[in-house]
Amino acid sequence: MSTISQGNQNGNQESSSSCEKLVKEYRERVMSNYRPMRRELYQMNPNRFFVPSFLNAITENTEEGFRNIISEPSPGILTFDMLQPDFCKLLLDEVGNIENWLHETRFRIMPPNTMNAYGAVLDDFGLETMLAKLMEDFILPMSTIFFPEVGGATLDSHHGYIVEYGKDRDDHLDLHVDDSEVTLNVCLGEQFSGGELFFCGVRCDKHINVESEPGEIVTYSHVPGRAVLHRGRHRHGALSTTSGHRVNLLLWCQSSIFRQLRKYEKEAPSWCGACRKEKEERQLRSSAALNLELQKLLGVRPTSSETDSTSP
Ligand SMILES: O=C(O)CCC(=O)C(=O)O
Ligand SMILES: [Fe+2]
Repeated sequence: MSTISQGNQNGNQESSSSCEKLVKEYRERVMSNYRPMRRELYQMNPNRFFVPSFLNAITENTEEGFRNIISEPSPGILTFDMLQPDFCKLLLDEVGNIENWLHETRFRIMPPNTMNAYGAVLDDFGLETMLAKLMEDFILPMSTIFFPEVGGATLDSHHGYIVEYGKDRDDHLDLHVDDSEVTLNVCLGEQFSGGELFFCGVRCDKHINVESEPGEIVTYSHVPGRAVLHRGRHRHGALSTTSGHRVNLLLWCQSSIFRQLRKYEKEAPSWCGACRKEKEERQLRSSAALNLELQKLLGVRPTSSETDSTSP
């Protein structure tokens, strides 16, 4: 496996206050020049944005209710129908409008992250408030239930953007982890083939390059309106979009409390597949050693397999 990197939002790398000021100025410049096309998008409107099955599960707000609408092709990869076709169309129109504006004014914008060249940061275009509501009212209830061990119950900031793949756009996305605790990835359309997401297991910083176990490798084919929710540390990438044009909405959801606590945490994280495997192996070795010790005390001759299992 080649070296895996973390995707970051541009201008957010341990940002100094002068860098923060520049980012703020940049956003103000975009927003004072850009004229939104689909103003309906800029205010949260649940009945217009989301499909009824998703809204019902949010209202019920129980694990069972969410499980009724979710498929989980591999542990921690949750997929479910989320966006109305009408909402996808509105957002695609707005993306088209952003592109036309960029073309006409030759305004240069920051790419969506350090990995994708095509797309746009929606927060920079005035959608920050709507996306904050999306996270607080519609992602937080699910991540509180499914991802509490990675700060899923304390999400308090986000990075919301669009990515675009196809001819004259990005082709694929290399294996990476996100700068998020929990990531929402929803396909908006349009017509395309390829572009499947692939996942290779959850890893902490120390184990980011540790090989996948066979059961950890899974692919998922995007369907317009359908969401994928996963931990940011779940290693993943996107295969080549072989024809057509694929546009996805991404929301990297972050928890400042979780990030602070991680700095002082001594214990190996339970959510890292490699940490879990190391712990299981340690437990196996110590129980085999104890077994051997007891057998010696009782004068029982150990079998060769029992003596082998204690060797490192
Ligand atoms: O292209 C995709 O669907 C994946 C995008 C992604 O993983 C990301 O932006 O972090
Ligand atoms: Fe990603």
